[in-house]
Amino acid sequence: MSSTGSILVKDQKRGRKVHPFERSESKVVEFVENLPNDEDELENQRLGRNELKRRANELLRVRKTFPVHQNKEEIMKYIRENQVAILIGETGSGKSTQIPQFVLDDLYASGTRGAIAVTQPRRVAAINLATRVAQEYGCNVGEQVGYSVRFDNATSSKTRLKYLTDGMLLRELMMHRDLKEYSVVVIDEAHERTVLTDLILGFLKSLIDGPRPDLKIIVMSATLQAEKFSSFFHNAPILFVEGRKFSVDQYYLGHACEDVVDSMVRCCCQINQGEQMGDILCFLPGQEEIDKAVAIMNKIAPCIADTTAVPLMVALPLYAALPPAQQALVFSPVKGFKRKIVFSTNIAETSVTISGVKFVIDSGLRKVKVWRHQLGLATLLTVPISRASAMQRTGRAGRESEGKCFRLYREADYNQLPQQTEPEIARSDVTSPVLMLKRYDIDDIVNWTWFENPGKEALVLALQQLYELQALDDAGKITSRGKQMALLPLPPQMSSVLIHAHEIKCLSPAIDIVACLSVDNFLLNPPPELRDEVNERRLALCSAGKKHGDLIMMKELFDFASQINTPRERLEWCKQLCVSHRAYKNIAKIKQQLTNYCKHLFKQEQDELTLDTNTNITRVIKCFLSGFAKNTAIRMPDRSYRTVLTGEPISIHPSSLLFLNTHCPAIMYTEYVFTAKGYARNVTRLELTWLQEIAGLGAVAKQTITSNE
Ligand SMILES: Nc1ncnc2c1ncn2[C@@H]1O[C@H](COP(=O)(O)OP(=O)(O)OP(=O)(O)O)[C@@H](O)[C@H]1O
Repeated sequence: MSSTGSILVKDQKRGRKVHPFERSESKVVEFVENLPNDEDELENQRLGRNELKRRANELLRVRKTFPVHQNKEEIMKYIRENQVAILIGETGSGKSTQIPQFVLDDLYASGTRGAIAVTQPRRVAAINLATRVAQEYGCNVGEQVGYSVRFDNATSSKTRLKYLTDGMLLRELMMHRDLKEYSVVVIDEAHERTVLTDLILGFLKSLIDGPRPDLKIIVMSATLQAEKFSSFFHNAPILFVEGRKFSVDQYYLGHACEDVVDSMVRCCCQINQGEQMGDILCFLPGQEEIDKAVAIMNKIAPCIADTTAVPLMVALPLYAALPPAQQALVFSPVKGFKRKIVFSTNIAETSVTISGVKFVIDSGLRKVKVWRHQLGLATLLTVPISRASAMQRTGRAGRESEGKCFRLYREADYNQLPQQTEPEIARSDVTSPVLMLKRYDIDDIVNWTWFENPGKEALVLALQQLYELQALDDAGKITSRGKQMALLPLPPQMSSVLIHAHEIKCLSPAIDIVACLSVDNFLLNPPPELRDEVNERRLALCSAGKKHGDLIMMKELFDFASQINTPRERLEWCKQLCVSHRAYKNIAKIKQQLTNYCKHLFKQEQDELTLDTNTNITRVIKCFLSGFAKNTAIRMPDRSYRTVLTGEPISIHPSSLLFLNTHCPAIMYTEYVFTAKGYARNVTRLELTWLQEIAGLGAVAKQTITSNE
């Protein structure tokens, strides 16, 4: 083990340095022995409890060596003495796993009521951290330590330390506005500056300045924005925890990289043949590159492996659109003479520890969604990462031992990278955040306590969109419809679809389609040689989808899959149609959750409308049109499509069932992607008259529609 940099705790504001001190062994053991005593639980799970404790004691030996652990008393003194503490620590210092446990320990010791919320920007991190911390704490996930992410909740009445995505904390804020359940809120990875993290910061400030002067806030961040956080929270003190346990050597390319997937795979092979055992974590920009890399790796790995000298490489993908069960696979060790290669987007960049990873390969790229306010469309772009991101990625190696990071760019390129990633709010659609503020009865949106104001233009367009969705009234106040929208765990457009569906009694099929759209990969892209065959099979099966488009086809496929009795037959059926079986199961779960939300919201059982007549199908499509009126385009005499709002050219994406259909007078799409040109995805055929019925469309758009009739 080597130590890179001294382990010091420094109070920058007061210019004081505090040397670390050792914790005594007995105290540390006492901490674990001090588990809250729940008699019933102990009775029910006595054996399990012993095993949990044994494992926790084992992990304690490792934990004791983390920089933050060695400075526990000093850190806790800061936290006790200040209502808001800004904690800056290097990657791997133990912030995310240890500090919440220290605080929990403190709550028990002082008899303070209330729970601790620890927010994470991503669900993978929230689940991974809760699982690890539960092990360290000596309980099962969902007992004292749990997590809550969209569509998955592992908490109980016993839970006092809850890892949750920032989206979930915001939902809790919408329902229990003072966050009374919590006595401490920890904002982890605040430097990531997601829209939702920024929003939470704003809400927390208004809470401590208003109804919750007792609420404690800890802002944790890995990099340098300490001053900004501090000044936002009335010059809160900053605490620096320096030092990490293991060093990570960095290597650069001597030349610019031409094909990032190819270079990544080559680099994996070199490590596999030349370096000691240890898994590899590779950062690629997006799903497309990852799927490609996994496919190549699966082909070549068995050819390179040699039972005595070269381990077999086992490639695993990790990106947000994967179903949770498949994401979880990357955290399981591979057995035998094998090396795990995880190809990931930046979802593994912060907070996540993949046990066994010794090497990181970084493409230096990421995908970002850039929202074009005027068009109301998002464009997905591949851009270079920031230096802060590069450090985070590097930090994923060297968590359990020394590591190496191979950067697929030149050192000169690294020096050109921006210091920090720009805050997401500067380039995002803020419709959802504005709805939350309105739900919170905030009238003056522009002058709210924004951590970073998204700008007047973005705010006005969001207000306009909400008005068109009837979430706001003429005075800009939230309507009862808007309140319902804010309670559904969906973007406002999707919520609007479900509310409309409830009103015109076609909630059941609408929920199914919304659930299908909530997972990204229900329909897999067939390999080129099978594309025509698979498309024909899908068209033959989905007679309504053939006519009406992708949303209706998804519903048909989902229904077919649901009618198959045995999982084995269903799996085979999914293969034939290039449908993801895992996604299917995920959809079924989301459907159940949405059904429960709707039951609660509308206080009635749902209808069982089936899509067996054209009238019923039209009804469902019109529901979607109520949410996606802006995402429509009409066919021009030359058969191209132009968006109704701005007249921009747009094409039907080749993955759509309507790609070859030239008879659609108009289309609606739920997704827009821009590669060489603008593409509509998840496309539905519309009649022009349906567009004219929409109240929200402006006069210009209506004129365009009329002149095309
Ligand atoms: N799931 C896990 N499996 C194995 N070890 C883990 C796991 N989670 C955490 N650890 C260990 O705990 C250490 C500290 O992790 P923690 O997430 O608390 O660090 P951190 O300071 O928050 O770093 P970062 O900000 O980079 O996530 C890791 O370096 C690793 O040694």
